[in-house]
Amino acid sequence: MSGNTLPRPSRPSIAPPSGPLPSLPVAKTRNSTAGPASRVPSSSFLPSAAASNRAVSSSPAYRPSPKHNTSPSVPTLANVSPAGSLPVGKSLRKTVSIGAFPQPPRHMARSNPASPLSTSSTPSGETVNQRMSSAPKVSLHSRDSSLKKPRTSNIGGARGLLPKSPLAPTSFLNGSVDSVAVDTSHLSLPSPPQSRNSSPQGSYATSATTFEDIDDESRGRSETKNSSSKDGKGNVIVSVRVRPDVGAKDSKQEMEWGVDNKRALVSYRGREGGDYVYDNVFDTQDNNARVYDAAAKRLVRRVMEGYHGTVFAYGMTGTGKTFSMQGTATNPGVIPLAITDIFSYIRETPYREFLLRVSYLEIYNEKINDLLAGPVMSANGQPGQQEEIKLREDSKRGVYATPLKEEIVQSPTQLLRVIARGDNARRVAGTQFNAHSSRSHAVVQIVVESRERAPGPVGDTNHNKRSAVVPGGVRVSTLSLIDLAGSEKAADEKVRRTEGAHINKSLLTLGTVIGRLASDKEKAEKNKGKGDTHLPYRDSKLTRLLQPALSGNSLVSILCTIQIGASGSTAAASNHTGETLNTLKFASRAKNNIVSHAKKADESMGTGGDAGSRALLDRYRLEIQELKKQLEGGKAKETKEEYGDELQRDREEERARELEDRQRHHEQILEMQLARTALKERIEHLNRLILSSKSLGVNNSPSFSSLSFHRGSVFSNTGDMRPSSIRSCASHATLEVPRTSHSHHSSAPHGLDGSEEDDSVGENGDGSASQGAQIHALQADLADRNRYITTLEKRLLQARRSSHSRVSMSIRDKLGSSEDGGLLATIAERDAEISSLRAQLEDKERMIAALTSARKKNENAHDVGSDGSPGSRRTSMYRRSNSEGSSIRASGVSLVAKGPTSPTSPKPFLPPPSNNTGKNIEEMTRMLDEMITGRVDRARRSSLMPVSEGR
Ligand SMILES: Nc1ncnc2c1ncn2[C@@H]1O[C@H](COP(=O)(O)OP(=O)(O)OP(=O)(O)O)[C@@H](O)[C@H]1O
Repeated sequence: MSGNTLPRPSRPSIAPPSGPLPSLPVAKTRNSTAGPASRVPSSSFLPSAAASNRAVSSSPAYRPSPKHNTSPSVPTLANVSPAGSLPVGKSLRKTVSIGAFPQPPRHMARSNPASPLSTSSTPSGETVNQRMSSAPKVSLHSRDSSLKKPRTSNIGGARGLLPKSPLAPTSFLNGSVDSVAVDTSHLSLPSPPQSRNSSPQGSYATSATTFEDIDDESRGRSETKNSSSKDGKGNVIVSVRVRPDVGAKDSKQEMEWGVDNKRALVSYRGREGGDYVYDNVFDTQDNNARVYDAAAKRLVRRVMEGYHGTVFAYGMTGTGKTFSMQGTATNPGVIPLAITDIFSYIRETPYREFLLRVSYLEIYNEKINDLLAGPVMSANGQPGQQEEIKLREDSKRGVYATPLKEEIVQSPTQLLRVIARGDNARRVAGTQFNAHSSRSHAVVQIVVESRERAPGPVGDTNHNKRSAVVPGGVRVSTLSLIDLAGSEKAADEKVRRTEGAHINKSLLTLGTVIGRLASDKEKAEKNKGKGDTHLPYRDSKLTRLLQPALSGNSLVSILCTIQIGASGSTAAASNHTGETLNTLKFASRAKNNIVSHAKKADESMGTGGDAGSRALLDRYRLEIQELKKQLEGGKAKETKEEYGDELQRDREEERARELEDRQRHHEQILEMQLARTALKERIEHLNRLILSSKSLGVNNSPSFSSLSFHRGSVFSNTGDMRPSSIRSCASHATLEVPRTSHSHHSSAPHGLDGSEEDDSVGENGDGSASQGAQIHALQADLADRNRYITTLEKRLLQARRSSHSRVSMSIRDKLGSSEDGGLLATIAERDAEISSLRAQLEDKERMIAALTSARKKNENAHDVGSDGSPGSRRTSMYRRSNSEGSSIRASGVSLVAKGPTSPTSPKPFLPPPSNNTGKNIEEMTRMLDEMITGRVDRARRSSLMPVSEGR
């Protein structure tokens, strides 16, 4: 079995012995197993987190009746919930809620409250002297038989157990100087006549020690030998507790011992005998509550007030160290009673706020283990190695272990549960002397942080205390509760021997350090200013950890446990006696040598002061302030952000609107482009139509048109007037047909002389028919173009309206109202143009009408002149035509006749040569075409203008 896998047998409930006690080794109900051992909480007062269920099932839960006043507010198994609810490894970052603390008895004074454990009762509810209930009957018998003094019992409680006599040793730490002494009995075993009052080494009697502010009266036993209270600085309590040993009642060894708890005296009448006086001596009938009240209660209170305090149990294996520190369900030990007291104190101190954190470590084989860290798993899921914990030292914290898990606790139950969890992890094994022996030194550290808060308004019970914290400093103090492993003789097993060697070595170092403290003091006196004398604190982890306490920074209470008498064999008896004497000597040295100058811890401000930066209350306060700032900042930011959001929303909406507008514009542009394309196509189509029309009779293309025109030119031969080209009705401009000079036909150089035209007309001999055809074609062309113009107008109007309505809407905001005027002006301009176009159209229609009537007249003249020369008819026609032409000109259309200038001359009567006529018509057509195209383009551009501007 390796040293690291010690068996941890279960530890069933240890009820106070009710029958004859067995001889040593005490038949503890704990089982020793070969595997890793753990203390089973069912036996301990401290409930195990992990095994609380087992505890409940294996032993009756401890449910104190209301009359059970030993520890009325101590949580029990019944009210300690399984630790499963507390996630391992997670610290609660909350301050202590005062309301959650157990209520102490009402009669307790705040400054020096009586212990809530001052009375005791059985679980059945009967209030009795707990000493009676826990002490073995045989002891009582022994006591009675030896002392023959009646025991006067103060049913009131443990305080009644304190001596009444002024000489009676009163624990000044308890402060119960007004205690009523009721029990004057003490165990006084006959001693040999030669026994001395002091040991050969001198007196081991200890003196009472005092805290700085303890009144003189409480230094009850300071008159005893080697009083260290003379210097007024001793803050060390040394107590000795005798474990009952039922099996040794009649042994010779027992007869050699005398235990006087009244005088706090242990006397030995054997070899090296003497009287050993301490601050407290607890006999076999004293229960844990009494031990706590006398040895630790006051210290715990002082810790709450700001002192550092250390309580440790020292003694041979199996003498009751764990029993005293942890206790049982029915007999809670120092640790649970201290926890109860801590929370009672907090509840009684409304003008301060507290924060508690707890750590739990063990020193096993000179290695420090964190008992709260839980099992460590390696990457492959196998149990891994805990990070090595080292001891460090700094000026503010002294010596401390790191990294060590600390848990913040808010209630006694929670604190007990944390400690129970640590207990389960502690190394325990069965030994020759103790079936459930602690194989390590266990250190519970409770760090108490406190800070003053402002008193609430008078009568205001609901005053919010949390908001009334005085901006003062935080005080940090530490309570260390240490259960040492017991010194022991060599064990049979190798592992036990190794453990024992480490245990003994560290205890030896402890003894050495304490032994040297006296000489250290003397040397220090002698060598003032010459530097410190060396103390071997570093020789063991235990002494290193205890260094602050041993060197005077802490209040100290040492509980030494002994067992007098031996169970059975003489060897065992002599062994026990030797060990017991060693323990007594250790206790005396500790009492004489340890000097405590413990002072109240300074209140730290922020990171300064005694507590330094480790004060969580400070850190939390700063954190709270920081969070509040952030909250307020967040609120302001939220407001800003809200405003910003609104702006952002507006901007986004605007952007969306713009995007929408753009899309709409884009659509409009597309529409317009489509419209344009459609218009272009239409124009092309119409142009094609026009070309087709030309080819049918207007143009003089060499093919059909020229032929037809030639045919048409026959009318010149018939003297018919040559019609001016009236091509296209889409022209907006004044139709002024320019005089064209023989552009197409070099074969017609005469221009207006019309010789060739005459020829051509003459050739065809069908000038009127040709003219009619031309006019007809022109009319058709004109009608076509009229339709086209109308369509264009409509389209343009439509496009302009839609463009105007859409674009003006979208760009109104952007361009401002001044643009409206521009648009309106543009629209008015377009309207004017359209009107002009209409007017021109009307002119053209009139021109066509004039041409038509001229043709008719011409035809009539031709008919009239059938008996005359056609030329005369032609002439008259021409003249009329000329006059018609004048009228047309007057009406705005400039039709310049290209015919003969002299009506008398035959030539003038001749119609213009057919070539010229075709040319003129063609030119006119082309001009009209150009004009129409130009107009259409202009109109189109102007209608599109606002869109492009809008873009
Ligand atoms: N005052 C006492 N009254 C009744 N029983 C006691 C008392 N002291 C010790 N015992 C019993 O003696 C046995 C040994 O006690 P305990 O385990 O506390 O010894 P220890 O000093 O812690 O030993 P170790 O150093 O080996 O751990 C336990 O069964 C315990 O219940």
